[in-house]
Amino acid sequence: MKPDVYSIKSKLVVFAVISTLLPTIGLGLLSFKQNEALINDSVTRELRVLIDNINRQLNKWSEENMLAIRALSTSNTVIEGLTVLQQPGTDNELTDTKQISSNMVDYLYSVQEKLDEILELTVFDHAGKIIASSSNTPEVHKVPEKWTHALLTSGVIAIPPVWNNHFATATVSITFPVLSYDNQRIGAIAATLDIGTFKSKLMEIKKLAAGEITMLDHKGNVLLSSAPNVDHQTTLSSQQWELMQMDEESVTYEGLAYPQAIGLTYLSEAIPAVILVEQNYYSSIQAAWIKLRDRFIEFVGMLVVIITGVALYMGHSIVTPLKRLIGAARSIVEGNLDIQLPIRHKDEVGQLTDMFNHMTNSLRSQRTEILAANQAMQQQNQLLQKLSITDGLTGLYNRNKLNVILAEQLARLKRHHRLFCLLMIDIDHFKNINDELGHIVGDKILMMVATVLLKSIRTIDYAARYGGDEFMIVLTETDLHAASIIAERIRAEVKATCLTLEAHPLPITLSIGITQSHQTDTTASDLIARADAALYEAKRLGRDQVYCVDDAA
Ligand SMILES: Nc1nc2c(ncn2[C@@H]2O[C@H](COP(=O)(O)OP(=O)(O)OP(=O)(O)O)[C@@H](O)[C@H]2O)c(=O)[nH]1
Repeated sequence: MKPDVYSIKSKLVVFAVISTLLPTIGLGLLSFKQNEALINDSVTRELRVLIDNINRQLNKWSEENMLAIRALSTSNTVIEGLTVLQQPGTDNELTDTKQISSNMVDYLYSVQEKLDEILELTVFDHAGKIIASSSNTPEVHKVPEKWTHALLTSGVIAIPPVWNNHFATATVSITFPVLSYDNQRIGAIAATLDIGTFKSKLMEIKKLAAGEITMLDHKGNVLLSSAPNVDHQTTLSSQQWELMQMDEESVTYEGLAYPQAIGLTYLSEAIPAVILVEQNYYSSIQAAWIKLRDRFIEFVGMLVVIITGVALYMGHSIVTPLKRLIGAARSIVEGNLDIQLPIRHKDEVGQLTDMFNHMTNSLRSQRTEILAANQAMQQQNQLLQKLSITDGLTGLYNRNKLNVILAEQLARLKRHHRLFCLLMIDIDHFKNINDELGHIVGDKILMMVATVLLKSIRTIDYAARYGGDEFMIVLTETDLHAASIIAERIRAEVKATCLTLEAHPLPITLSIGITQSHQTDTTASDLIARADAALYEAKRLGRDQVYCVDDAA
């Protein structure tokens, strides 16, 4: 029974948990789907912030360098040197030419030393011929044939960003025209800039928003990167190269800096390079997912705890009264009907408890009736039993019982050799008493004799009415001598207790025959026959006397 009761509780808990978990998990999955887009958007926004920062810094870096070179292009040393060198006739004055070039080289050196970003400065004449350079092996720059007005002020990128093996860094070359004092183009000045100097800026920007920044040329060669594992020798896979073309749209792919990255590319306007920003997919997208998942698990866990608590409480409120009912039913099975259960709620269990109490009350009253009937029946049975072995008039044992007693005594005699004596007693001339004084007087005499008999024997002896005016006495463990003494005492007692009628005493005498049990006796009849014979002898010898059959030997 017990497990069944507990199973109500567990079934309730299982039902509550399932009915909570299923819709919650369904809704959770739906919200995960919606959050996926939100998380991607959030990462893309962070990447865009990075790009904005880079763009700003790169523009600044570019503008500062442009300004420095433009200032150089308007310096007196450069303008005057180029003007002098291009005047007719000066070609022949070799010493002066060399001196001017030497001065210009010195000037270029001094400027280059002041500016970290500048790796090389070269001055060209209007025909593109190198006049002076800070490098012994200057790069040859392609100067545009016709300078537009915009180029005159902003310069031109003569060599786009590339990895420069000579300087072992990424470089970009910018050329500015040199104008004479009367605004004639007399040459150009080219500066090779070290893009590597921008790395410190990249590292600063990287601190603002998590992610790695890589600058690439148009062929996908790495120029500069904030990532320690990415350098100019890093080559792009075809997939990475394809993704690089997707301007301003974030994609998840096998990254440069991370095994799995979410990245965004941007074509810089300051210098013609591709800026690639990446975030670690696992630490950005996946971390957000894990955070979301942990919150979801926390929420579901809390929900399950609350629901389980409520289900347990509900189960408890059902199971507790049921257990009380089961306990009460068990007590009834064990016979205890003094049970009254309290009705705490008016719900179904309360109704059941009320009916149970009614049922117990009904059983209790039925049991009381049954017990009373049973007791009455027992008394009747005892009475019947007594009647079945008792003589109705005298209250002594009847003939049937006498037979049983004799059979038992014979059995004892056989087993334990316990001798006993049987006395057969008859009232003398009882017929005459009946005839003369009536049966009522006769009955009184029978009762008086019975009283004397009962008084005269021990508790271990038996007195019975054999029939009519005949009585029998069984004296257990008694020999003939003792029996004859007892018989004599009885005879004398009865005679002394004679009835007195109308002041005339009525003498009552008894004749008593005695016999002792023999080892050879097998039935009560054997004994009775001998006692009867002894009684006959007492009668024959004149009545009012005791006669013993002494044939034991
Ligand atoms: N009042 C009364 N008489 C009974 C009862 N049972 C038997 N009797 C009478 O008892 C008498 C027995 O007489 P018997 O034993 O035959 O003869 P008796 O007169 O006693 O003569 P002896 O035995 O030879 O001395 C009969 O008259 C019966 O009717 C009884 O219950 N009440």
